[in-house]
Order: sequence, then structure tokens, then C-alpha cells
Amino acid sequence: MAFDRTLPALLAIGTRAATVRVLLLSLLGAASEGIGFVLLVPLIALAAQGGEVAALPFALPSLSLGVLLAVFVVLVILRSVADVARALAEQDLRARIVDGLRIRALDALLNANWRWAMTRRRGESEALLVTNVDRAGYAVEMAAQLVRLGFALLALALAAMVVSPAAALTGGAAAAFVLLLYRPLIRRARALGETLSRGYDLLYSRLGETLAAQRILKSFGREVQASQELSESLRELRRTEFAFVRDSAIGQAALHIGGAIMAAGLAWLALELLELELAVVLALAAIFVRALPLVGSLQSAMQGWSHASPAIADALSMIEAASEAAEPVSDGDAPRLTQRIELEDVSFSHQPGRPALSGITLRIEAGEMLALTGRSGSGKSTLADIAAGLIAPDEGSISIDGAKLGEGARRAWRTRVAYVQQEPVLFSGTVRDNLLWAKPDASEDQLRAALKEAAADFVDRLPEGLDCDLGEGGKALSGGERQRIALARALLRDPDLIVLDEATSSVDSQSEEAIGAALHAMAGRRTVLAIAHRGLLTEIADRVVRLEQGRIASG
Ligand SMILES: Nc1ncnc2c1ncn2[C@@H]1O[C@H](COP(=O)(O)OP(=O)(O)OP(=O)(O)O)[C@@H](O)[C@H]1O
Repeated sequence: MAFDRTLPALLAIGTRAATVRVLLLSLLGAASEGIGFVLLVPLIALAAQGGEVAALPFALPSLSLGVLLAVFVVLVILRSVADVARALAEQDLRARIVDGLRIRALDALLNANWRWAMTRRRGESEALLVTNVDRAGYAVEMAAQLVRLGFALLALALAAMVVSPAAALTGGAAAAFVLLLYRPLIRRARALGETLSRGYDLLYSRLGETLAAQRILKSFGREVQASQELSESLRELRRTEFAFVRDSAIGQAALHIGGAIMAAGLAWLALELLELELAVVLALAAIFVRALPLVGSLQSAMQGWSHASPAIADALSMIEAASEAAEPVSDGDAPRLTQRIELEDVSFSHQPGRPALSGITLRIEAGEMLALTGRSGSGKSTLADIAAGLIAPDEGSISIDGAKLGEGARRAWRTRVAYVQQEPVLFSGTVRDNLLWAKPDASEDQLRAALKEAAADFVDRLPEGLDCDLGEGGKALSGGERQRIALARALLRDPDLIVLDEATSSVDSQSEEAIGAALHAMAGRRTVLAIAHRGLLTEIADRVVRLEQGRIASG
């Protein structure tokens, strides 16, 4: 049932104290119920047989009816209080595990090195953080239910043992046999759970891609196909869920039939073979009637756990993989660029045998604006990622002011680098919110200076200026305006290196000119590495380096 590895790892996230609380409260509830059932024997004996019970294997304390009833009430109160406290403790444990798992997964993803992160599909990560973690929470609920039901059944079994060992053992053996018959169903639930996990991954990745491609999808008139593809994925998912529900329902029905046969057999055994007294038979019958639905719930919980626990395994293995790919924490102050960045015989391959860069030797002088050109796939972004400290060369080295940029310094170097990509990423909120995201303690003057330097002083003309709400993703602005705010945000950190990844390729010519003029005005003060196929940036750059198939062809 894969409790082996998954459960201990989960409980470590949920904290030991919360787990122990759930266990103890489940035990307390079960024990008070079990004792109540044992007390049924003297109670029924008092009512039906004048208090005499001869066939019991233990001496009954001779209690009056009043005392017996009072003890019953106390036991019920104890159990009810334990149940309330347990429900709260279970919720606490579940919340700790779900939140802990989600935060660990996000931390692991964000802290993994870029090379590993590039290989992951976004939809896969989304499905993991959203659906799988919720399913993990459901699995925890099922595990807690299994524990509670297990304790309750154990307490009932002990109560039955006290009342009549022979009848209890026979009943126990019969119940174990019935549960054994469920093993194939449990295994099937697990397989269905794994299929469902994969199905959700695919669904989320398709949904993400569809939303991202909304514009192109409309222009190709593929709305109907997109919705058909989604329907097909959903149908597949529902088929799996349906199979799971069907198996559960069949399991429950089989349990009821098996239970009725067992009850008839046990009644015959108790009355005909063991010739038990009425008080004992009635108490056993009460225990049996109580235990049967519990066995049913146990079976559902087992199937639920089997169905949901693959989601936990997925989350844990992703966390493990991301943690193995974790970037080391910075081992000192961020390197400062005052002289030059030097790439020495740098090679890099995203995939074995297909080098993206080969033997690149390049100097970028501080204060220089260098434009990187070349055909698509020639290695420009890979080179920029190496210069920005996102990835490390497979061979060769990169140094800042003569100091090699090693494993421990790369993260720190990135705090000195500003990156502006082709499609500017702005967050929902005001212009001010978007700028402060890069430098939360920036003063009003610094915000205005950055906007001015990035040729984004159009902000003054917006209603409410800096406090103008830009809407989701900065929708309220044109592409060129968004890009200038993105540049202002990059400048606000006073970076040593600005990397522009085709930052002007999709902006209007007026914005391109404004950005070009802004960059030109930075000449000598800021180091800029601009990826540009052609156009204004290559004209204003101090130097143009052209890449061809991962090698420097000119410049
Ligand atoms: N994540 C990745 N996984 C596998 N291969 C990759 C990955 N990223 C880039 N590559 C490959 O590495 C080579 C260089 O890619 P890179 O993106 O650096 O080129 P580019 O010049 O920036 O291209 P473009 O102008 O299209 O962005 C290409 O062959 C590309 O297919």
C-alpha cells in the first residue's frame, strides 16, 4: 500500500506532535467505545437475566443499574469530546502537511538550478502544486481515517474477545478473509490513481498552453479543436474516476453481502454450537452491527488512500529531484563589475551531443553595449544565460573582473544582473507595485529617476501616475509601454549588467526609438548585453558579435 516510504515522509512534514495528538485521540475514542460495549453484557444481563451471567470468562463487578447507566453516559461524553478534539487535530495535521508540501515543492522548484528547471514542463509543475498537493491532503485524511477505524475495530475486537473469545476469533478470521478478497480492488484503485495523476498533469499542461496561445488560436480559427481536445482529456479523466467509483461501490455492496452471510453464520455458531447466553449473544450482535459499517468505511478509506497516495509519491519525488538540482547558497558578496566580463573557451550543450555553444571566447568591457546577433538557434540566449549567471558552462570559464564565477558566486552575481525579456512580465497592480517588486525600499525619487532613464516618463501622464492600476499583466498599457516599465524596473536595482533578450523585437517603432535613445544615453555608464536580430539596437551598440551554430562568426 506504499505506506512504507510515503507515510513517514509525510508525517515528517506534518510534525510529530500533531501526529501523536491524532493517534492518542483516536485511541481514546476507540477505547471508550470498546469499554461501553463490554458493559453491555452486565446491562443486558441485569435487564433480562436478573444480573446473572454464568458463561463469561471473567468475573463481573456487581454494579447497580444506576451506576452502569452513569458509566455509559460518562463513556459517551468522553468519546464525543475525544471525537471533536480528534477532528480538529486531524484538520490541523492535514493543513500542516498540505501547506508544508506545497511550500516545499515551490521552494524546491524555485531553488533548483536553471538547467534543471528548463527541462520541466510548466503544466507538470502547475498540476503538482495545485491538484496533486490537494490530492495529497485527501490521502492524509484517508490515512487518518484508516488509523481511527483501525483503532475502533481493534477496540471492538478486544471487547468481543472479552465477551466470548471463541465467537470473537471466528468472527475475526471471517472478517480477515473478507478483507483479503479486497486486495485486488485496492491494487486496482492504486493503478487508477496513478493514471489519474498523469491525466491531471496532461490536462493542466494543455490548459496552460491553450490559455497562453489564445491569440494565435483565435487567428488560426482553432477554438473548436481546442475545446474538443479538452473534452477528450476530460472524458479520459472521468472514465478513470468512474472506474474508481464503480470499484468502490462494488466493494461496499460485496461487503454488505459478505457481512450478512457472516452475521448469519456467527449467530448460528453462537446459539447452536457455543450455546452462549442471551446477554452475551446480544452484546456480540451489537458489536457486530457496529463493526460492520466500520469495516465498510475501512475498505473505502483503503481504496481512497490507494487512489490518492500516488499524488504524494509524485510530489515527494519531484521535491527530491528538484532538491538534488538545488543551487548552492551564495558563498560571499556579489561580484562587482568594474572592468570586464570574460568568457574563456566556453562550451555548453542542453542535450548530449548537440552543443549550443562551442569554444566561445569573448570579452565584454564594463560600460560597453554589446549586441549579440545570429540566426535562431545560433546560441544567443544560451550565451546570455551564461553571462547572467543562470547556467554554468560545461567547459571553459566565465570571470567577472578577473575572478572566476564559480558555483557559489553565481546566485549572488544574478543580484547584480537585470534581465529584460521579449515579452515583458508585469504583475497585476500599479506601476509603483511593479517597480517596488524589484527594490522594495526604493524612494519616490529613485522610482522617478528609473522611469526617466528608461524613457518611461509617459507614466506621469497616466491617470493617477505611479499609482495607476495596470490590470492583469499590465494589460492597460501597450507592448512598448510595458517594455519601458520593465526596463525601469531593471534599472532600479542599479545593475552591473543589463541583459536585453530581444527586448525591442515586438514593440512599436516609437517605443523602440525611445528605448534605443535611453540605452544610448547610458553609454559608458552601464554594461548592456543585447540580443537583437537586427534593427536599432545593433546600430547603437558599441560592438556587434554574430554567432553561427554556437561559435563566434564575427565581432
Ligand atoms: N531547454 C533546451 N533544451 C534543449 N535544447 C535547447 C534548449 N534551449 C536551447 N536549446 C537548443 O540550443 C541551441 C541554442 O539555442 P538558443 O536558444 O541559445 O539560440 P538563440 O540563438 O537564442 O535562438 P532564438 O533566436 O530562436 O532564441 C538551439 O539548437 C536550441 O534548440
